[in-house]
Amino acid sequence: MAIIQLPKNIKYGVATAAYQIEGATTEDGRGLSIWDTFAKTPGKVVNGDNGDIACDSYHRYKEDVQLVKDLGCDIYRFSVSWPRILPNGTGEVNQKGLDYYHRLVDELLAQGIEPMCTLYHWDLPQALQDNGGWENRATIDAFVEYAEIMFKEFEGKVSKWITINEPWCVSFLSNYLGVHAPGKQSLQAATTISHHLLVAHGKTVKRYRELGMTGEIGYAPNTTWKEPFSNQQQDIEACQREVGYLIDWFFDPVFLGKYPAYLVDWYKQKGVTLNIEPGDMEVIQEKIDFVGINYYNGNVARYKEGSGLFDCEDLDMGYNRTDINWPIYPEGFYKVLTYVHKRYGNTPIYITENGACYNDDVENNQVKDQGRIDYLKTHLAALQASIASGVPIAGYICWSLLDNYEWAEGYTMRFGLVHMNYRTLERTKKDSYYWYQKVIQNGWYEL
Ligand SMILES: CCOCCOc1ccc(-c2cn(C[C@@H]3NC[C@@H](O)[C@H]3O)nn2)cc1
Repeated sequence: MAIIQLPKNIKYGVATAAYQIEGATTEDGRGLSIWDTFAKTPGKVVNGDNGDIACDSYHRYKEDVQLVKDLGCDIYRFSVSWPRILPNGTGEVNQKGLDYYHRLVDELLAQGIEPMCTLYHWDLPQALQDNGGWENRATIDAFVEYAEIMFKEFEGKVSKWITINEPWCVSFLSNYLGVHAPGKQSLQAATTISHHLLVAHGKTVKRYRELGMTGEIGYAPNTTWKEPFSNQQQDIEACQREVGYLIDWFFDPVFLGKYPAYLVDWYKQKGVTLNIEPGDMEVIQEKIDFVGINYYNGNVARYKEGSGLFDCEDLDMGYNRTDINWPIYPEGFYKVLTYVHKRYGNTPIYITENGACYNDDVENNQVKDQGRIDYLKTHLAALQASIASGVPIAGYICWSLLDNYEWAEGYTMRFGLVHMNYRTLERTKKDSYYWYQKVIQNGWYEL
């Protein structure tokens, strides 16, 4: 049996997001978000589930912080609900919204846990969506206005900021594939939004520097890996397009100052125009202190004309799958991390999301989620291998602390280290919670 020894200096954490755990969607002045609207649109979310109650963490945050503390985490990654702070997206600030996040952050600090705050985790104020949302360049400055309020309010308390979580999900998953809010299906809209998100990210980083803030700031793209089925050039190029869809498109502008030409051309062939305004590419390239990487799955793939957006099809290699039917592919995690390191250099990397969906239930006050433990074992081993090959990993943050609202899957899909009984709101630590607790404590585990 192999022993996986992780470096003593990496930080460990767990992650959540506002709309997925808070509930209290109409409490203390919170405005509507696009997910409140999307969730209540028939047919968009499994069982018509919404975030009105979720895990009720708005009221139970102390209990949840205690769960983070008991795990032994260094970091707790959470997100702020923009419509709690600015119910109309801009303008008048909702003090009760700020007060909630002060209560949460103060509790974390009192427990010796470092807050990592995500400013945008998909809950755009509906008022901004009514004016075109991220398709409208005005939303860029609305985001910077919101971010500046948070920076000034929490300077000295929060020292790790993430501008935008998973810009691919916000742009392409939500506006081309239509799977997430607002559910548009336009490649032009999605590409325009992807650019506006990167400009918003860069302008926010620039503002953070101008304000003389003392912490660190980055963003958290989601990633995947497609391993070519053969050495044929068409398979290699098809897989590169799929990897570049999530990685190159969102990393090249930040780290290299330009979009990947092969994708610009590919989108142009699909009728897409990329409207870049003077100064956009310069501001996107504002230097960041760390990059967050979210990884869940990857696959082996090959060229197939007409298959998807990039003439590329996944192959069923017989890999085990989690309960959300995603293939378990830890090799892809290693490939992503070494690819990012080789292509973009030595910016410190936090794994800001990695985890697995297993829908095990409580039996005799225990949740036997061996599948999740096995997933974490193989992916932390891939992480350790990437560190051994020189990838600058600063921390590992597991998705998620709690079972929660898994977007279009509603409450049917569970990613938590802690089980949620959505009827009673009772939390139950799963076997994986105790396993991760020991890894954090010891720094090693048996594979
Ligand atoms: C019908 C076609 O479908 C194409 C792919 O459709 C999806 C759906 C969902 C995802 C997805 C979900 N997650 C987990 C979240 N990350 C952030 C945090 O909030 C977690 O809840 N990551 N990626 C990707 C792709």
